[in-house]
Amino acid sequence: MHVSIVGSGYVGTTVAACLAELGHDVTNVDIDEDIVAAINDGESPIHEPGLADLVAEHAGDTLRATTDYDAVRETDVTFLALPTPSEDDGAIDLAYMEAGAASLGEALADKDGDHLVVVKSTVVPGSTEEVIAPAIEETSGKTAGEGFHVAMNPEFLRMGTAVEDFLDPQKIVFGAREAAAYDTLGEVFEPLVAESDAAVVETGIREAEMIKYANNGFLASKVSLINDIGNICKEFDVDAYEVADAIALDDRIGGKFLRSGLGWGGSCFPKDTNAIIAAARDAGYEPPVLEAAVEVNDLQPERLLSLLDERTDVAGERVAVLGLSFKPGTDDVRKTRAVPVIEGLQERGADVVAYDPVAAESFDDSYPDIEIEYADSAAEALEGARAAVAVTDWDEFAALDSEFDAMATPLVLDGRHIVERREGVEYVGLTW
Ligand SMILES: NC(=O)c1ccc[n+]([C@@H]2O[C@H](COP(=O)([O-])OP(=O)(O)OC[C@H]3O[C@@H](n4cnc5c(N)ncnc54)[C@H](O)[C@@H]3O)[C@@H](O)[C@H]2O)c1
Ligand SMILES: O=c1ccn([C@@H]2O[C@H](COP(=O)(O)OP(=O)(O)O[C@H]3O[C@H](CO)[C@@H](O)[C@H](O)[C@H]3O)[C@@H](O)[C@H]2O)c(=O)[nH]1
Repeated sequence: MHVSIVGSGYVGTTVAACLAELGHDVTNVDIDEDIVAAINDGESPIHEPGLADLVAEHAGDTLRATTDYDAVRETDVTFLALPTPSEDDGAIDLAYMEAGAASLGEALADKDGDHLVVVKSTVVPGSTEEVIAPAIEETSGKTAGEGFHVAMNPEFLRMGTAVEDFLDPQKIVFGAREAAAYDTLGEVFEPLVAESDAAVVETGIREAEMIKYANNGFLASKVSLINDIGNICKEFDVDAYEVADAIALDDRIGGKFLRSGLGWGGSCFPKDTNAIIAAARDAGYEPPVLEAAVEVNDLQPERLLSLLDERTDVAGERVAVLGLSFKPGTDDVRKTRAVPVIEGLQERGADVVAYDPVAAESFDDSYPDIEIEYADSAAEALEGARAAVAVTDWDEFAALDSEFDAMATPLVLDGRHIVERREGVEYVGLTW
């Protein structure tokens, strides 16, 4: 099939390269000329394991990119993979979706025959039919359900394992109104369904939109619940990880997403929980559990720092921060817990020196107002430090050993259950 994908960021590039791998002919449309040039040169504009190889293999053949929306006319189906950021109050900002939909509508005005527009971005219930479809109608002069059709297909891939997650999903959700839309989506994903154990869920458009928020809201709340329980554990000198291992044996609970600590960051959980809370509020319902999930998450960095306060005063002291990315395996620093931890340390007067295997540059670019020293290795960060705070669970922090000998005082505050305890080091876990 001929598929176009509007937006070529984390999701758009991954989906495009994977659909090309599955045998489709794919065109990426993005307003960023550098991204378009990179793809056409066979290079991935983002760092994701396995993605560079796929782009290199298919670019110039069944994968191409352009800034020209007219290219969508040559395709049967268009996925919208545009950003859906937050407004100041946490509500979803649909401006990118509306702009993309308007440009798409202009291009579709001159298309004969049917076209399916699939919303891939995470949008609150009602957005596809009440905001995006009307924006396409306005510039195309066509009517949704006649000149073009809309559908919703949420994406569940994780950063750092995006290609693997896309090519081996547990479920694929098709939200649509007409049989023809399910059929077209079925055709796009047919090679994937044939090769994987994925369940296909055929549902309505608003249900598909909500399934994405339910998925992320559930997972974020699961982490906040284990953090809440973990905070209680700490008060009673109980190891939350031993407790988690035991409750995980109940398959109604399951063992995943039970790692307590500094909580969740990244480009999705914070944005999506706040967006669905704001949408619910707007509709007249205050969701207490999701609100509490955010509240617990916001508390964790300060709880870690209060454990530090109980042991030492860091004013004027060098403190090592281990890890800057929001999770291991990525240089993404959006909503990373490193920010509140570093700000809290600086409020206490500490001189922060940070080390991350890959994210130092992106942290420095993303947070120009945060002035810290960057070290080239964990050993360099630890040298002469009064305390160390582990923020990201990078594997290499588990291997640290004699590096702690160079600290001024060997005190380690672990926010991720990653540093190994060793003799001679005072070790403090956040929930264990
Ligand atoms: N990143 C993830 O792990 C992930 C996973 C699942 C779902 N999502 C959702 O997918 C959506 C996209 O997220 P992302 O992380 O890929 O975003 P991103 O910021 O990485 O990429 C968005 C791309 O859209 C382009 N763009 C902006 N305006 C445009 C326009 N008018 N026309 C064409 N291109 C335009 C930008 O140049 C950029 O390349 C969001 O709704 C997000 O919540 C993200
Ligand atoms: O037991 C756990 C598991 C995760 N986290 C934290 O939770 C955050 C999110 O982790 P993860 O879900 O692995 O990363 P994302 O790439 O943000 O992926 C989430 O967000 C994406 C965008 O919506 C969805 O597509 C994915 O399904 C969903 O897992 C990170 O800060 C983790 O450190 C914990 O603290 N404890």
